[in-house]
Amino acid sequence: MKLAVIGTGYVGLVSGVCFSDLGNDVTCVDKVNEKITMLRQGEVPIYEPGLKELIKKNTDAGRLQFTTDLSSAVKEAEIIILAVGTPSLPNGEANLTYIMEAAKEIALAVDGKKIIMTKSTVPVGTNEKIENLVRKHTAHPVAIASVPEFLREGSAIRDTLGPDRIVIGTENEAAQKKLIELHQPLTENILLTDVRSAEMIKYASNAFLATKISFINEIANICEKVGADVTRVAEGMGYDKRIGSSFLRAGIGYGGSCFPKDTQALIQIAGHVDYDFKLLKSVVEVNHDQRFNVIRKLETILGDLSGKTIAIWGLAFKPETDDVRDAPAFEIISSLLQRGALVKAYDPIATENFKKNLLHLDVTYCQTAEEAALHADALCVLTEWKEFQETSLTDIQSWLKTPNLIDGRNIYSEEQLAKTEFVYYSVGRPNMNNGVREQTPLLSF
Ligand SMILES: NC(=O)c1ccc[n+]([C@@H]2O[C@H](COP(=O)([O-])OP(=O)(O)OC[C@H]3O[C@@H](n4cnc5c(N)ncnc54)[C@H](O)[C@@H]3O)[C@@H](O)[C@H]2O)c1
Ligand SMILES: O=c1ccn([C@@H]2O[C@H](COP(=O)(O)OP(=O)(O)O[C@H]3O[C@H](CO)[C@@H](O)[C@H](O)[C@H]3O)[C@@H](O)[C@H]2O)c(=O)[nH]1
Repeated sequence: MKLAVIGTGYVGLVSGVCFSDLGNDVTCVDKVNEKITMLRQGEVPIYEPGLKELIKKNTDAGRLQFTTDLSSAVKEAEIIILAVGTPSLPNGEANLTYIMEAAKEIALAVDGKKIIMTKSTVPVGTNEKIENLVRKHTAHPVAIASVPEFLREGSAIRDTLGPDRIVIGTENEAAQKKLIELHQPLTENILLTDVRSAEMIKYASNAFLATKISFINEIANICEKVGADVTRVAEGMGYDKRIGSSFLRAGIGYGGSCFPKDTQALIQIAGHVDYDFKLLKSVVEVNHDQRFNVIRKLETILGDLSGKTIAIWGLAFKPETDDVRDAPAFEIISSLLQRGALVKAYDPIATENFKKNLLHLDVTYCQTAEEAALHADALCVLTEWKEFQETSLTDIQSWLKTPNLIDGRNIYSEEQLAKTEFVYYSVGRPNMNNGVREQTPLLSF
């Protein structure tokens, strides 16, 4: 099939490349010239394991092109995939400017029968708005479908080529048939539904996953007070098939380009129809507060943080990505600086992206993990990069001025700590001091 993909962010680029890998003829479009120039030269604007190689394979095979010329790409395609951004407005609502602009450009370019398949995450009712807008600008038969994307950054290719399910929301039977044909090589688990339900499935899925994370983070906070271990609690819960073991890793809260924005957007969607989504509001509040536990723990160990040197390992919102959108590291570092601490930070690949967003703040960015930790009063691990897990605790202890370690992602085990002198605070697990578990007093009730 001939496809045009509008937008070469994570979703557009990865879906375009994967669809071409399945034998389709794909043209990826972006309005940013530099991105297209990079892609044509074989460079990838995002860090995603395996993507560069897959782009090369498919461009070499002549199935994958990159252009800024939306009009020509649309004219040649049977299916147009809308994958532009839908960032948050200041009030939390999704900003639909890019979607609507792209839809209008597509409508002005169509010269025959087309399907517009929206992969961007859009509020319920948006695809109908897209349809109305398209109808205003063209008389050609254009079918609209909502086919939300569920890929995760860092494992985007695997998620796209082996999805748990594909959701196709359209009222147009011919378009439905064509989209089933397009997606069938990926999975047999294809849910056919109406447009509004498809749009809602995406928000409900992200909101539910965010809820699981905030839930386990609150359980972790209670575990710290009662002397239980949240990793064992999550393991015990996860064996129950009704609960499942995924998304029960306690930490410093979720970040990234999706959960923070989509939870806020769903609260707004509900608000527009006079529904107060109390549960999701609490999920967001719990998530925001969770990151500051790192500061509270540092203050418990060091007291006043003014003049103290704090090493930060990890700036990306999760490992295997250089994406720093809504990364908890921003607020943690800002808060440390406000308290007068000196911050030395290291991330294997996200430093440049982070710097661009925190230009005005006085952070020392380091080239290695060791350089960041050297002579610091404490080390905070904010992203669970493999590199950090593989660094010996003995080495870390020798680098630090004082062996204080806040593990925001629970990457070190009690066995590893047993042979060290760390004062070690993690999330929802007993503190360690000089290789020994700190005892929680008998509970009074
Ligand atoms: N990032 C993810 O992991 C992920 C996963 C699932 C769903 N989503 C959703 O998918 C959508 C895209 O997300 P993203 O992270 O890939 O976005 P992004 O903002 O990183 O990239 C969007 C791209 O679209 C381009 N663009 C905007 N308007 C255009 C136009 N008129 N013509 C051509 N190009 C245009 C921009 O230049 C940009 O390169 C969002 O709605 C997001 O919520 C994202
Ligand atoms: O048990 C867990 C799992 C995740 N996280 C955090 O949650 C955030 C999001 O992680 P993840 O879901 O792996 O990454 P994303 O790439 O943001 O993917 C989410 O957002 C995408 C955009 O909508 C969806 O397509 C995906 O299905 C959905 O998982 C990160 O900060 C993680 O550190 C936790 O704290 N604990």
